[in-house]
Amino acid sequence: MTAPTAHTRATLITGAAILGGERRDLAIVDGALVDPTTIDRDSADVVDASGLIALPGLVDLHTHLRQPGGEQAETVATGVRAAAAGGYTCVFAMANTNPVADTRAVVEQVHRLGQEAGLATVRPIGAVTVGLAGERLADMTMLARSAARVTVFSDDGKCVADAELMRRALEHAASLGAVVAQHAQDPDLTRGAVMHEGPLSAELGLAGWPSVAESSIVARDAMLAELTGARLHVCHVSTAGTVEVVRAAKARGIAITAEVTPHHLLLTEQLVRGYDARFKVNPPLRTDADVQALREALADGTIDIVATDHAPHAPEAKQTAFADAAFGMVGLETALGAVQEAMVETGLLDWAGVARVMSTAPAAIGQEAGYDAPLEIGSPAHVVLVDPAARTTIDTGSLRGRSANSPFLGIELPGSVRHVWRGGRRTVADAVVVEAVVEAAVGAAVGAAVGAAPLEGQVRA
Ligand SMILES: NC(=O)N[C@@H](CC(=O)O)C(=O)O
Repeated sequence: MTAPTAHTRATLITGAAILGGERRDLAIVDGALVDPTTIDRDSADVVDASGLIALPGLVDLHTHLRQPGGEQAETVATGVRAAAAGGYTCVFAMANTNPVADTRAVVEQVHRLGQEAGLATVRPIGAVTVGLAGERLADMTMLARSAARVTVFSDDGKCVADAELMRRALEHAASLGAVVAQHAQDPDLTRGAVMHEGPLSAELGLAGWPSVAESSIVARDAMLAELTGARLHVCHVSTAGTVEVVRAAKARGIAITAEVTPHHLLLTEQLVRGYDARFKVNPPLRTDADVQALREALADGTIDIVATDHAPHAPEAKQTAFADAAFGMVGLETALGAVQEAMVETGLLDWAGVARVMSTAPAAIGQEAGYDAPLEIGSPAHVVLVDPAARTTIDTGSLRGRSANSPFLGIELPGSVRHVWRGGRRTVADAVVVEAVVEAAVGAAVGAAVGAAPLEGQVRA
């Protein structure tokens, strides 16, 4: 038995607009939010938050951390640094590592590396199929019961295309109380596809990716979720057609949730005109009409959450012909600014809505405890202070991860993450990541190589 330890020094945050609404103080003692009137101001660390908005710590249900096997692009340590800088206190790490997260050893390694890095909680996602090969189910029970406590299964990057296998995966997940997060892409409809299919793909001479390749899989999976009674989550919805399918499935009472990425809320296929591979992503950037439908769906709850699909790539994977380059964009540091631009400044969501789609709801889908009563007394102190009036031009210095394949380089986004606490521990102070391993030289070199481009395809309010 150890003797009870003394309370840690209290932190008092004064004058923040809580979730953008009323102004009141927040107090942190021993990792939890407490009643600020019980704090002795003279002995507390006081943070003046006037002009700032307090949000709960953000939760990303879809992050590629690349470790093991892709450490030249990102590691768990560099990825959680990017996460902290973006206001995230918890990230779910996708299973498409090398080796794949289909064994206890890999999910427990990723979980342990997250604990060591400390800047954000890392929750490993387990593979649905062995090696993401889409042939036989991974040992989902073992992954769920491991120390990593897997609650989300996904082959993201690959679709579980075989309907029978998807049915069994859903049944299995239901028995474990877990969710299957599907990368909805019919492989037969997208052979060789590198951008959205339409007049522009024809004009540019690039192989097109029809919208129906996504919506048809979501329709099938929704029916399978209804059959099995399982929970289905749809990764990175990118088309107006998929929004209609999700809306209809929800109206039928099917247990379906869906995510949208910040880049699909703000950017269109027009960016591909320059053949710059920074704008190559899976699913591809779509049309203006799709962007509008995605924004409306996020506002009305058809789409439940924003997830980054942070997909770091080393420069050589992107510095090649558009058709040959890797799919993916980094997104952890720019997600909140992109959502402010696409949703808040357009009047579609208020800050309480941002807290719901970027913290409370993703935590609920992934079963991460401690986010269900955001910023309320007694909750764990996961707190983000944002300056909504700031404007930041994104450059490689804005990116704290190892890779710089951001579509926003050279672009100004609103808002700035000023301070972050995770479980009461400061992870960002005055926009600087606390206790970060400094590898700025690596980030700068990568960014300079990737370069910046004007953003004609950005949808404005
Ligand atoms: N979203 C992406 O464009 N890329 C992802 C996986 C994927 O292809 O979905 C990646 O892991 O790089």
